[in-house]
Amino acid sequence: MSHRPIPQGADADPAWIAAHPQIQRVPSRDLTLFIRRNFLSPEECAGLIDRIEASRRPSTIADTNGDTGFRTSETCDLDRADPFIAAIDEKLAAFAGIDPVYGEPIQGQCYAVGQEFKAHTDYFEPCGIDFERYCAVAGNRTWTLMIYLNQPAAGGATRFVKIGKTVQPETGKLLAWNNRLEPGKYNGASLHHGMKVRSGVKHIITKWYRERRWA
Ligand SMILES: O=C(O)CCC(=O)C(=O)O
Ligand SMILES: [Fe+2]
Repeated sequence: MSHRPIPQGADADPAWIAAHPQIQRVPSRDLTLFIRRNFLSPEECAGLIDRIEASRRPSTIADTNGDTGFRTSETCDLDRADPFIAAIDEKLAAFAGIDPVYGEPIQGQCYAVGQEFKAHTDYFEPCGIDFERYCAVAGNRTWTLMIYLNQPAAGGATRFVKIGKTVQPETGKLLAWNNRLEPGKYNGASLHHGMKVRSGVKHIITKWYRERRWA
């Protein structure tokens, strides 16, 4: 990616990410959010879509609120034992400057027409009923990296509702944001909505890093 030595911390340094070529930082006082177009090639995106199609299942959410329409996409974990997946995982870790041991497995998601993921934060609510179950070992989520693998014919944007920013899906485009303000303090301004696909399908991958080692 560059000649700079890659940091291997538990937390990303926004200055490290900001220095990448072709990086855009969304102007906001409240959220650290970066966009990098063409982070993955169309071939890499196609390889990921094939693997997601091979193993997707209905998505689940933590702290279920009784709204069965809250997250209607389909999900799968992508296995690092697959060298193709391991290479993508290394590329994501190098971008973030985070040691891969802090990362959850890459998750693939697929949305059909009418499917969405309503406004939510990626960190787990420290007072939520599912906090212990999801965070006892590795701690909470720190950074989110998300990549659009294709561009649906209509819909499927990601709206950061608190900062008034909507990002349109584009093949290979990466989003990266910090879910925390500082250790132990989570940023409500990271609230985001994976909006309904209106035509076509939408494929993405998400990569979440944790406060402590994942495995
Ligand atoms: O599909 C999107 O645009 C957002 C996905 C998302 O927020 C998530 O998987 O946590
Ligand atoms: Fe999310």
